[in-house]
Amino acid sequence: MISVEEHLENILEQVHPVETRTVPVPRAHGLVTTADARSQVDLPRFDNSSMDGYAVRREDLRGASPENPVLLPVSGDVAAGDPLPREHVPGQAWRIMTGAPIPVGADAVVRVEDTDGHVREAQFRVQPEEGANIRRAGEDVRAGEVVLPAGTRVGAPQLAALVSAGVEQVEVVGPVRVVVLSTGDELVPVGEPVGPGQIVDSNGPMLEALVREAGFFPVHVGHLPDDESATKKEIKHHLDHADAIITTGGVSKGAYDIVKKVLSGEGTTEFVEVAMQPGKPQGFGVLGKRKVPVFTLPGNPVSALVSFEVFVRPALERRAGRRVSDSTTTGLVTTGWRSASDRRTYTRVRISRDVTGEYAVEPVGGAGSHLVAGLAMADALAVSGADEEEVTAGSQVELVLLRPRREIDGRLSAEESDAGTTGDGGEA
Ligand SMILES: Nc1nc2c(c(=O)[nH]1)N[C@H]1C(S)=C(S)[C@@H](COP(=O)(O)OP(=O)(O)OC[C@H]3O[C@@H](n4cnc5c(N)ncnc54)[C@H](O)[C@@H]3O)O[C@H]1N2
Ligand code: MOO
Repeated sequence: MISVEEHLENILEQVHPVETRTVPVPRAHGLVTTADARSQVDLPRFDNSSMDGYAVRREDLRGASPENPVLLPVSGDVAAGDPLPREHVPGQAWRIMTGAPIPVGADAVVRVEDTDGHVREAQFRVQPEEGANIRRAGEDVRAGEVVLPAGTRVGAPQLAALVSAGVEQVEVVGPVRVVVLSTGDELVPVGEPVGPGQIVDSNGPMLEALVREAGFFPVHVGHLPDDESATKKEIKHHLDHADAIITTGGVSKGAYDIVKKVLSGEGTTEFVEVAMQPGKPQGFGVLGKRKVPVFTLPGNPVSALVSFEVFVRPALERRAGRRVSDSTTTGLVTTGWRSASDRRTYTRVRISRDVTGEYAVEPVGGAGSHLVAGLAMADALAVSGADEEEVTAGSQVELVLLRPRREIDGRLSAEESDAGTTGDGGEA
């Protein structure tokens, strides 16, 4: 058996980012840039007002105060979107809206709250500072400056910055297109009748969801019978277009473990036993001209999920040009469990809060790697070392979260407030 680290290292050494391409900015969402993007314009594009009010010349309002307001005639209105800047007339004011261009010659904006708000002649109760309530052209970014450095993953704020800066196309690491193939004669696709001895293919939809949630692109989710030539043909076909292939099933010691048979000796493929529970039988290699990473995961649903988290997710992150993160969190064990000696164990746990507000965990859903219904109860996988035979109550464990933290925290807060309500009313 090899360690989890050895297998992961072997995978990551062979996985490289997919080719770069230039795409229209909206299509870059979720992808990592490979070149600095420079602003095409000054941002803001022109001096404009940050408040609804009046554009004035500061010196025209010398001495203005609530006790001694100054009256100025209003030249007219300037709205956001007005194409041409107006000319400021000395001794007058323009009524101006947020985002509207500052009239040439005006040097401050007085908020409408500091005036009587009239449209022909307005009373001003303050003398503004020079430049008050004016957003200056280029104060955000100047034309030609880098608005987004190479190596940034494009999320919602970055999209807003790029489109505002007049950037139309960006160079990115391409989308990572993933093919998911379930194998096994016993499997029936979702929605079809399930005969005797058959089961529904749950790994397909599960892995498709994992791939999508992680920001990669499932391009084909299919099923293969236990047939050598069909399996060979299908994998060969996907090597032409996929950026990664994930198979499940057919990799242990069974007489019909076809994946192992078909891929042994292909590319760099190796089948190994990894010192982990679940997920012991693993295969990986890069295949074909395009050196496509192929992950052959064990078929048991929990084994497939754990294998995705431990090996596939970091490899796909590298493929997408992202930094590989091993960010985990910890929890306090409230109910202990036995763990596999000699193998790193990933135990499904449910999270609650201990009195200090930290995460507290207890095992949930059973330990067998076939327990797919119980898997749905788990918030996280608790990781215990190969040298630990028992995880004791009161100890801290490392957690791999299976749901976004906000979702877990939201549930915990709701449970706490429900408990509070029940507690108050309970004895009444
Ligand atoms: N003699 C041995 N037998 C087994 C060993 C071993 O070391 N010696 N290892 C066991 C372990 S651990 C695992 S994990 C499994 C892995 O087996 P395979 O990857 O070959 O997977 P299959 O045999 O095809 O399936 C295992 C199990 O999972 C169910 N399955 C498969 N695919 C799906 C799917 N897409 N959706 C839902 N369920 C699926 C399948 O019906 C089997 O019950 O091998 C052990 N055996
Ligand atoms: O190692 Mo297997 O993946 O336990 O069920």
